[in-house]
Amino acid sequence: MLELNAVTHIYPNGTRALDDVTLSIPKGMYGLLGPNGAGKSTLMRSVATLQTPTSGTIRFGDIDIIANPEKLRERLGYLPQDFGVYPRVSAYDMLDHMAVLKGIASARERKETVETLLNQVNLWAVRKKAIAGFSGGMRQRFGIAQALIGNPELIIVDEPTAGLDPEERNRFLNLLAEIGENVVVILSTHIVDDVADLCPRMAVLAAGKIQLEGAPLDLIAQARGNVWAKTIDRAELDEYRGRHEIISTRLFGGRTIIHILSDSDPEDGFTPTEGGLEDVYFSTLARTRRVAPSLAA
Ligand SMILES: Nc1ncnc2c1ncn2[C@@H]1O[C@H](COP(=O)(O)OP(=O)(O)OP(=O)(O)O)[C@@H](O)[C@H]1O
Repeated sequence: MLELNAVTHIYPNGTRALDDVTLSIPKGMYGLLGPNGAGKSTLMRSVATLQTPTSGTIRFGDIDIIANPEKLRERLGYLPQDFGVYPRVSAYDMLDHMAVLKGIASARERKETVETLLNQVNLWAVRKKAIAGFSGGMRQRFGIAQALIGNPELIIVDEPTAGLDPEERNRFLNLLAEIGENVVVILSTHIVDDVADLCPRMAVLAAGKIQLEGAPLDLIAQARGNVWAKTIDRAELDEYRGRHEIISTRLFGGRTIIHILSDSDPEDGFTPTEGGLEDVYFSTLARTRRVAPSLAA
């Protein structure tokens, strides 16, 4: 269990990127969903001990990770948002090198680790190729392989599917799903479907605060009865925006389907609809925007 208590982070320029974040994250896949600038990377870097929050505590099991960051690092696997360097060395050699850095001194043990991981992420066939020549999806799979070195108990992946084509995204999400239920995996993303497909629990972070927390299915059930849909022409969109708070728009067969949130029948030709996680997410953001218009873009 990872526990954050009243975590606040204020950057030197005064930006309050995290504002009193309290969260308990159990074993299994956990989705942290939020728009750009919400504070997700700040939260991920704080948990990964790359920066120290201005105030608050973070514990992983019995480790106080702010007091003892090195203890957490032994158990952590981290795939940052921008993995950065894509060297001209082969995937095999790079993984071997990273295994050395992670403290696997025995050559035999390293060989076994590297070979297992390259197979697991389906990069065995290209193990001798330079990472610099890999596609985006291959780089992300390499990123997961390096994060899994040393059997971490806490795995953080920050916006891993951004920029991947649908096939690569699928492959990557399947890989994450296989990692297991006995570790804590935090998936930070702005893509609702990533969370809907994978995570039994989730939180929405916006404007530095946790706006919503729970199981996606429960959150969807809570919105039931409040989501209304109507198919309109694109040209009518502005008119509808003036009358209703639209939480999502979707194109279907050249027309536009709009969803709005309302406790009772909005009486404008809308029909009740089964809301999805996207409706839950966008209505949460709409609420946040009303309170902090500049922050929840
Ligand atoms: N080093 C920094 N100095 C000042 N402000 C920062 C710094 N890093 C991030 N911020 C600001 O803190 C807020 C949260 O940023 P953060 O990168 O954590 O958000 P995010 O949810 O990960 O978004 P993105 O997906 O765009 O990275 C933003 O307003 C950002 O501009």
